[in-house]
Amino acid sequence: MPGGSGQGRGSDPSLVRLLAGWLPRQRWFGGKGSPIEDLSIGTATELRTGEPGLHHLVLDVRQNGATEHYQVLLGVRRDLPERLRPHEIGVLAGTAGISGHAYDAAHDPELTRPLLAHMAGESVIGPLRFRRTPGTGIRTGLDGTPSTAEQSNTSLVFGDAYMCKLFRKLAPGVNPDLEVNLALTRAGCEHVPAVHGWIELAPGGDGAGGGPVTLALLSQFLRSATDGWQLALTSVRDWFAQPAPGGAPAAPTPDDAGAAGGDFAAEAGRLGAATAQVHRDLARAFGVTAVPAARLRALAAGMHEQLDAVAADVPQLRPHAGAIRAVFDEVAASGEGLPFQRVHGDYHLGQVMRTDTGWVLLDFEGEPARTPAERRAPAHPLRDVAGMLRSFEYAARFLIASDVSLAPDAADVLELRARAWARRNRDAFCAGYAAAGGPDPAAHAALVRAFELDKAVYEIRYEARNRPSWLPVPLRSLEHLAG
Ligand SMILES: Nc1ncnc2c1ncn2[C@@H]1O[C@H](COP(=O)(O)OP(=O)(O)O)[C@@H](O)[C@H]1O
Ligand SMILES: O=P(O)(O)O[C@H]1O[C@H](CO)[C@@H](O[C@H]2O[C@H](CO)[C@@H](O)[C@H](O)[C@H]2O)[C@H](O)[C@H]1O
Repeated sequence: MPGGSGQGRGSDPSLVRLLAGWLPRQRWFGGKGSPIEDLSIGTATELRTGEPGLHHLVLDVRQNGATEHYQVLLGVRRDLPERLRPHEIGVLAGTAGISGHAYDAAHDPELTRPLLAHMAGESVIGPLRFRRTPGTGIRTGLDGTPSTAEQSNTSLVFGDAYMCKLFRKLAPGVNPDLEVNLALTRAGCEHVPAVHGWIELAPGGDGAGGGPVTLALLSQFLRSATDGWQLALTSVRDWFAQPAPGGAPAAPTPDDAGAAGGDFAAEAGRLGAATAQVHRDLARAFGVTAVPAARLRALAAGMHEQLDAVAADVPQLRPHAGAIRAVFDEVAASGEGLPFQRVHGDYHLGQVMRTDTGWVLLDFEGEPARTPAERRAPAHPLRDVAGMLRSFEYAARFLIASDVSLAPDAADVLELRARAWARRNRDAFCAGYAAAGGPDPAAHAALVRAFELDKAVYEIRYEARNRPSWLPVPLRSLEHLAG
């Protein structure tokens, strides 16, 4: 994506230096753990002159010999109000025409408002194209404020109408989140938020040929919805707070977990059904291919490769590596022609929201650490099922792992409760999925287990790099998953 359509900021060494210091501290920066070898400004587009000024930047960041691209909205003000101080990048002395306090403009409603107006008016500014979904209107004049949700990008909430996701790490071509959401919106799928518009970098504007690069996605804001992670945690809290049933055996059963007030199983079943319906619509929109045995061997080889890499970095994974490898080998040997199709790719409870009418699936971008080709590649739909099963395991154990004051024997008692909760909700999800026409997870147990372990390995690296205090969550569940 490098090259410059920019307007003269690319050579500003002080801006580059400030950005190189600021970038690694951002939650959404994907290259944590490796030093930045080089940073330059690929494109710079002035979106607003005057006070405050707004510049759209695409940064070319080289790490480990490879270049990645990140999007930054750069605000510039002579005086920085207190509320914007936490988002300051640094002070510029005007070497390339910018002087004042530079900051992350995603946090400044005065500078996010124009984005909506540009999409409504389908503006073209330098290499930036603002697009509106044909046949839809966009309300303007709303301020965008960053969502507080835990996420890999930055989403701006405009009133109670829209959510605009600014993709931080950019990949060539159309972003899968836009591609899939548009296809599902057009197919009339009721389990995704409607797409209202998007922003893209024109082909050639990035000097790299190919199609336009998606920069942002504007969707319907699900205002009364709650995300699946919060709902599941509420249920786990409720179950953990129940006194042990009189004369209960040491290990509570999934039915005991169901008797607690906040049982989640009915919702888990509905979520399974919604997942199967989305898989059906994805298959219709993008097609299905029966993959040859060689593709399964390649799949297993990829799982081994990730395991090797993560075990090298995280020693706590190593004792489980042998058992995990045996499960991956089973997949490699299974040799049948399985139907592969477009899937979600990074499916978990934080990617689904319960509205008043049902479950909605979000974020079809795939796993942030995968290459664009991997994210788009057809996969078996049970990979998503396994992702959600992992998420039930996460929700079940999150409270235990996050309570540092918990005595080890109390943690062991809660671990038994966590298992019962996870089992109950896993079963309900799988039953809902199969009843709605998805491939029955019980009939593909080895494949589901391999996908789950592969996801757990991915999570161990993800947590080690991004949220080290969460690392015990996937490690703890691995202890019984790896067997
Ligand atoms: N259309 C929407 N309406 C309301 N909340 C949303 C919407 N899309 C996403 N969210 C919230 O934002 C969170 C992060 O969104 P997501 O698309 O997963 O971002 P990222 O890819 O950056 O992680 C979700 O978990 C959800 O809580
Ligand atoms: O939602 P993202 O696309 O940013 O996905 C990444 O971050 C997720 C965490 O925010 C991470 O999910 C892991 O933690 C969840 C709880 O926060 C849990 O429900 C998931 O099961 C677990 O994988 C996801 O793996 C990562 O790609």
